[in-house]
Amino acid sequence: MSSTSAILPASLAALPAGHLLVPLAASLLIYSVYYVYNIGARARNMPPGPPTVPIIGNLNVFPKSHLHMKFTEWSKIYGDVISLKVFNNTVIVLNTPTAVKELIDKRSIATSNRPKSILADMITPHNLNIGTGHYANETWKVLRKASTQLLSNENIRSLQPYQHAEATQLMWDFSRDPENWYTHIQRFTTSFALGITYGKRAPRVESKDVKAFLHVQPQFLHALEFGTMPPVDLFPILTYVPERFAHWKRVVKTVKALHEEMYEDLLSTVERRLEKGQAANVFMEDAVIKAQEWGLTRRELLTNLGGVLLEGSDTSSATLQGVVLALVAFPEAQKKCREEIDRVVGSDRAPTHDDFPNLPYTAAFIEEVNRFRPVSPLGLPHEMVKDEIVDGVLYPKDAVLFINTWAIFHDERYYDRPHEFIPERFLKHPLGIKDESTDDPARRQNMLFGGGRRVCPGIAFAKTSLEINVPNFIWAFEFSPEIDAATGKPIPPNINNFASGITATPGRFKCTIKPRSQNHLDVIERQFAKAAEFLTPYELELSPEDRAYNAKYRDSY
Ligand code: HEM
Repeated sequence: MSSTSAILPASLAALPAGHLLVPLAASLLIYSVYYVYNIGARARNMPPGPPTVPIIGNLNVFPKSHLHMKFTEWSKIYGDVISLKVFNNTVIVLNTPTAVKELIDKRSIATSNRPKSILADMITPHNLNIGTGHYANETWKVLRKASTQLLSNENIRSLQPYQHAEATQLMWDFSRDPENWYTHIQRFTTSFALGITYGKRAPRVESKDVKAFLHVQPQFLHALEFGTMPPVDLFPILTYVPERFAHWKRVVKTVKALHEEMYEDLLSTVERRLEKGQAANVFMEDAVIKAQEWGLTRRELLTNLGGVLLEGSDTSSATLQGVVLALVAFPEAQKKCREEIDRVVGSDRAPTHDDFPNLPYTAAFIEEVNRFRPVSPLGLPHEMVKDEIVDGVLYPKDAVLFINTWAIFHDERYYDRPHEFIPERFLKHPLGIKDESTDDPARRQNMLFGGGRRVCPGIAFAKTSLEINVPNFIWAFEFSPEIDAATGKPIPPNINNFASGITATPGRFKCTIKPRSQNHLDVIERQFAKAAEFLTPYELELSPEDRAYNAKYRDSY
């Protein structure tokens, strides 16, 4: 007997072999066609979405940029939660607070992973980037715990004198060199993050570390942006293409090298400082000293811990750039903030963080900036680690989940004229929703910062930065559109010019930033001279150029 007939029933085994092959081949063919036909198909009990095409699913309609906008459009057609297929991969978009609560907050054990990203892993391997790292991985846990500690409310409160001092320099930078306002904001957020993390602040945009960060970070984000690189996660076979034929591999290699060099250099500075017994009492010094206790047993854990905190500060600068855009685009709102600030603060001193509770309109203005143009319109993607059924709907294992903050903040059902800039909505209701509406009961503060176990650890950092800087900006300066030299007319800024990608950064634009009076300027200069007291502890390793700059502009006052 042949080996095949040994495993077949006797009636079938009695047939000649050819008779068996025909039905077998036919079933195989039918199964293969069925299997291939079902690649890209949405299971019946999954959230609805645009119709799929066999094999490619929704790839033919998948947006190439500004994904949040297309997802929002689809949510109006298909419902609060939508799903998309790309081959056998599933993308699920959560477009309401209730959907976020059900999946991200309540089922956080199932939804706290990040999707695997081959490119991110090539740049920061071994789960060393907290933002892209896999959930419950030991490395991620160590990094998350350490960064949560640094960024705790208490810690950020204790760092406020330094944050104020950096914010004072930002006002001074605006007054001296208003054309480069966009870059001065980047200096501010990067310098503050460098200061608290490494004790290595940067007085100038040209300071080595700011320059290095502003060189590396955009390349890093660009490499991770959807559509800018070949889709290696969809087709991992692409990773086998030799480097000489794969330009993207060379780009990734360069970004990785720059990344490592920059963070290694920063860490070495801290180590040298400790060896010399010159501690500046900053976070990475603690991390080096307590490396064993904190579980930072490998050097690359220490290197990447600092990196993560710096990378987070990028969103803070995008938000402040968005504030300037809103001030220029909405002069009425600017005027109302100013009247309030002048009433509370007067003109003989600049606002402090203690004034903020007395500035409700300015607080509403900040809330509206965050609602109108959220800096992270899709947050960071989550990934399902197991199947979940919610109200009979399947959220399958391995599906990628997006929190569509843009859709949540522009939902006509809950917001009055959501596409208009109306800070007053936050005076009428703390969450800015319509008076008469029955709100989504799951709406909460801080929807902008994600949820579940991956919620942004930098909330206090980000909020304090806005609460200090926005009153400062408005107290000190008049923000207005650039004037067209030919017509003499103002050129309104484009309120839709935001980068597509993980962070919706406003594009650079020109505007006029004018100190309100000589009195305001004098206050800024005096305050900047006094700020030296809080800035110098973070200036142990300044370059000769940076020292000369401080001596000329700050310390000689
Ligand atoms: C306006 C400013 C900011 C916004 C809107 C923002 C928003 C977000 C969002 C939406 C996430 C993903 C949350 C999720 O997966 O559900 C996130 C993650 C993260 N943010 Fe922020 N963020 C801001 C500022 C900051 C700052 C200043 C830092 C640090 C200095 C920071 C550090 C991080 C880190 C480390 C993660 C990754 C957490 C993880 O995956 O476990 N963020 N942020």
